[in-house]
Amino acid sequence: MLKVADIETFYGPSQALFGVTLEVAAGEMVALMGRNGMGKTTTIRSIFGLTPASRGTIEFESQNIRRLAAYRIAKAGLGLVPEGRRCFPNLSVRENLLVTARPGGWTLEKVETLFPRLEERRAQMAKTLSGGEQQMLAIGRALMTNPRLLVLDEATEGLAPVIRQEIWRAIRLLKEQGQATLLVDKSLSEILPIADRCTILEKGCTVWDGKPAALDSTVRDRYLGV
Ligand SMILES: Nc1ncnc2c1ncn2[C@@H]1O[C@H](COP(=O)(O)OP(=O)(O)OP(=O)(O)O)[C@@H](O)[C@H]1O
Repeated sequence: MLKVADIETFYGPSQALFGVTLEVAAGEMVALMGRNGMGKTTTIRSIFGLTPASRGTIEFESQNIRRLAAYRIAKAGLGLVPEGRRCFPNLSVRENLLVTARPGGWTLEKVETLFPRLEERRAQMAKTLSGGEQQMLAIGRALMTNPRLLVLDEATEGLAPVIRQEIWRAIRLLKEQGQATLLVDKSLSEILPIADRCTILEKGCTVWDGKPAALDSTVRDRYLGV
């Protein structure tokens, strides 16, 4: 479904990615891992055309999307939940969900069933939600676009444990429903049991790719330890 091969990305003169390769097949949940600053967010920004890659290929469902504008990439069927959960602060929860809606299996009712808190707070302005509720809203909004591939960047970062559990429960449900997902998260204990595959980045390069079961302590210590 998504094939990223050998991409290189720069912020002005400074190179952040030196050869990132990763794939997500239909129905797969792939974890993009690596220590802080290794290039996970930049990889996601490159896929979505927000910080375009200068070299390499990015194909989505056999279409070359590397040079497409960000809005066309979103239209092609990719949904992003960015780091820092951006919602429209002065729109209600329901308006936030409806404004991105595109036809498909995910409807307002289904999203509100996935996150009952969003239904309870549907008339509330997004800016008055707690951080965790805003994160649920960000995920709900991405689902409302009915993406064939959903990308979550640190969806549980900095949230209270009870909210993190709610979000992981939703992510597990997405997995059961066969939603193709690319996931960045530091919580190995949550991510490893559900990921089909892991891709590890080190200094802007893909250095390891395989099934979670193959991720032994040597690989963990080398690439994921602090
Ligand atoms: N806007 C920017 N301008 C210049 N350099 C940047 C910018 N954003 C990120 N970088 C650099 O690119 C490299 C990769 O950063 P990136 O944010 O992609 O890493 P990450 O793996 O997502 O880290 P984290 O887990 O901390 O979010 C880092 O060296 C970082 O300093």
